Amino acid sequence: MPPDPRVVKAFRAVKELGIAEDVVKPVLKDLLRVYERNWQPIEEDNYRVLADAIFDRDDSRKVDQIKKPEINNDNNVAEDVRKPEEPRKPLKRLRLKYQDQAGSCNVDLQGYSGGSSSKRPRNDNCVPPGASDPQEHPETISSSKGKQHGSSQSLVLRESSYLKEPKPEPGLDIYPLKEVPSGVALIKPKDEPFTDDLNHDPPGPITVIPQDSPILDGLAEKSNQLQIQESQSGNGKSRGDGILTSSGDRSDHHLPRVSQVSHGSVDIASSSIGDIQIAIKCNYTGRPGFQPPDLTSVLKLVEDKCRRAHNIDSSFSVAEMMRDICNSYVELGSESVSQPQEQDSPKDSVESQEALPGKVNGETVNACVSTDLAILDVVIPEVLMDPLHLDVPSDLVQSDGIGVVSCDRYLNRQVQDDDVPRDTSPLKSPSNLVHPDQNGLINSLGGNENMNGQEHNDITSETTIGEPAHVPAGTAKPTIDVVDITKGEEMVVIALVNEVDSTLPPSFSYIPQNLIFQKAYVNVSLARIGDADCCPDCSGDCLSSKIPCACAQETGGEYAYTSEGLVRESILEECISMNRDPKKHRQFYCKDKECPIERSKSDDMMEPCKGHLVGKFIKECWIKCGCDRQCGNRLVQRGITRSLQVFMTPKGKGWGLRTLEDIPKGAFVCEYVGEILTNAELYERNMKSTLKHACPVLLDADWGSEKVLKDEEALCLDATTFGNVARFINHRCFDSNMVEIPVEVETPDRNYYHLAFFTTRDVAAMEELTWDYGIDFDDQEHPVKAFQCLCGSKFCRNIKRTRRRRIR
Ligand SMILES: C[S@@+](CC[C@H](N)C(=O)[O-])C[C@H]1O[C@@H](n2cnc3c(N)ncnc32)[C@H](O)[C@@H]1O
Repeated sequence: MPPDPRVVKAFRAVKELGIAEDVVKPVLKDLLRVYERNWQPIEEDNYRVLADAIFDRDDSRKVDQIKKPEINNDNNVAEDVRKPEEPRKPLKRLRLKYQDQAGSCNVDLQGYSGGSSSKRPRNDNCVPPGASDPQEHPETISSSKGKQHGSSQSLVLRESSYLKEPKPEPGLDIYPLKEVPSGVALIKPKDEPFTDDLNHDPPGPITVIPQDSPILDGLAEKSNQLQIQESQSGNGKSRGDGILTSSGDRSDHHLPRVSQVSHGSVDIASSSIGDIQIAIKCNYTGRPGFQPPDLTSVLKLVEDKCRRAHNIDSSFSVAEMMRDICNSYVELGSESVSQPQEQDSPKDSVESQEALPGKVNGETVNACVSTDLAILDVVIPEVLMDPLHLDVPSDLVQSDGIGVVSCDRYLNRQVQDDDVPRDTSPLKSPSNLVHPDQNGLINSLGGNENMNGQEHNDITSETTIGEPAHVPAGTAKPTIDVVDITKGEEMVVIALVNEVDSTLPPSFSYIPQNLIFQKAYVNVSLARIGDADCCPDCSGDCLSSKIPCACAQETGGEYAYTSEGLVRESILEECISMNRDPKKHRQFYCKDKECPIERSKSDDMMEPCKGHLVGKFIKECWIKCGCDRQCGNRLVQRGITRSLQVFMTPKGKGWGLRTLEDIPKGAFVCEYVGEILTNAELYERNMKSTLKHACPVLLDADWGSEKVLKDEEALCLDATTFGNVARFINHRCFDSNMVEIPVEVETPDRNYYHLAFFTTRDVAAMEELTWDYGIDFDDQEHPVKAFQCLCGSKFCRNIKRTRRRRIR
């Protein structure tokens, strides 16, 4: 008899995954039995069910192998441990549908081995005469605030440019974002080969993929799943304690899937016996300090965030929500039982359930529903993954997690005063959704806005917007609400709301860590970090050791952070003082014609350098250190943990960032993330574009210590096109509630560092977060035209200037 073509096809499909026929055969047989010879569920999704079942069998085999020594009591135990049965090569899981895109990412590192040297010939043509016209130039913020020196300013006003997307050239160091897996490194160092001598996690805030990295070997397949299952285990006891159990138990609970839906990072599947699996894909790529937290805390955090972000009633609980899913499942399932079943449907019939050992009937399912949510199972990740992110319902969510809040059931619509954000009613029409474009940019419908609040487009008159229930009749304001502008790139969800006008969100690509653009040279290599610069002999949490480790040398032999995760008072005060009274602090003066800031104003009529503050650095432990990921001296590299929100400010400053929780003084809020460019590149970019680059930040905090940097070496950050939430932080003169501190993480070369924002005082929930850009509004030669300051501070430098002018 010729072989059944369906069997042949099934064999062929899984063979591509390297699975041998003899492995497939018994599993396929089992499946056909379970599905009563119905091929459809087996063939669906490119034989996903089949592959899953094979993997599960493989998993349980491995568990058995691991358990073997425990049950073997004879004298050969030691021998058995030493020589375990050669385990079958772990099988790769099939990609989920939504992983295909990432998985197809074609990253070719071959072209990246060449390198540009840190020494590049100076291109004097890059700052042509005429570039000094302050009217046309955006300000450049000096991260070490050289601004307030004398009557001078550190702002560079230049004609701005806006490259929609950096154009890769041969040998360039940047990948278009859409081709790059989230949070994974874009850059290969140019001069030195990557030396992952410790085979640690991918480096932090700037990441590097070595050519032979397993990350490139089927990224999507290696995505890890954190699975939360509704319990129906024999003892009926739930595991509300959030204890993570090993993946070894998993196979007991895995059953062929009957139906499956995917909502972005959430994958829900049901089995033929009424088991529901909810898999939440947590991508924490690029978080070197990541350690799986306990799930009780995760659920609590989610609840807190949902309550705050969406004004959800305090009784909201994730467990309840899960139970609701389960109840609804049973409810719908029960309804369908009373209706005629489709002939070929693989739905659970009571008969088939009873026929299988361990299956439950309708009654048992109900009993299962009434048990508490149990967290049964977490698959320990292989590759670093990102934040736990519960998406909103699929009909209101875009493929990359941007959508409109629609958890009305949980909304507590209360009247609130003007300063407090209102609840976020859903937009009525799906056409009102804010659509991310194919590049992952958050593009508003027909609208576009840059960081400076320019080119805001209004929602068309056809747009119907739900009126928030709490707004008294006649005073309704439009509400625009993007669920998570980070698109799951951060550990926290950061919503964007506009309750002021109909301005749509700006167009930019969210990145959680800096990207290196073209020629900017950042030499990230573990080999460069010597033992003297790190603490290889440490273990656990450096902060708990009596003798401060080498990483604390930078801050005078004292750790920069306290055990509460705050910047030490003395360091904070010094940084605040440097900001507020720079004259009291050490400054570095570039030689004539060598100050990149002055040179970028004009090549001909160059002013003497106005000075650069010599920054106070914090040095964090890193992957070459012996301490663990949760070490207290690794704060900035762990990313944003605070509950934040982007909002439209009511008084003309455009979008701003505020906190949704009380934040104590000295707490890390976020890093200023953007593209790392050389000054020359920024200049070129500005020349080419008609749009304005808002506040590129010059990384000049260490200019004093070494040689003077040329334009082609001096680095800056531009968050206009690629950036994180910090691009929304508005300026406040003098008494801003955040201060920026340079933080060294992965490179000892302080030409590049992380610019981290810490609170200067206790900040209450709902306060806008601000920092002092260092703008000298009083500079008469190059008056800042970027904006008329509306900071409202009694120390506002812009107000003074206006008054003086009026007097004259
Ligand atoms: C880094 S962006 C901040 C986010 C910006 N508000 C937006 O809507 O995208 C800097 C720009 O915000 C505006 N801005 C920031 N601080 C301001 C202030 N104190 N007063 C007026 N405008 C301000 C200016 O247009 C400035 O160029």
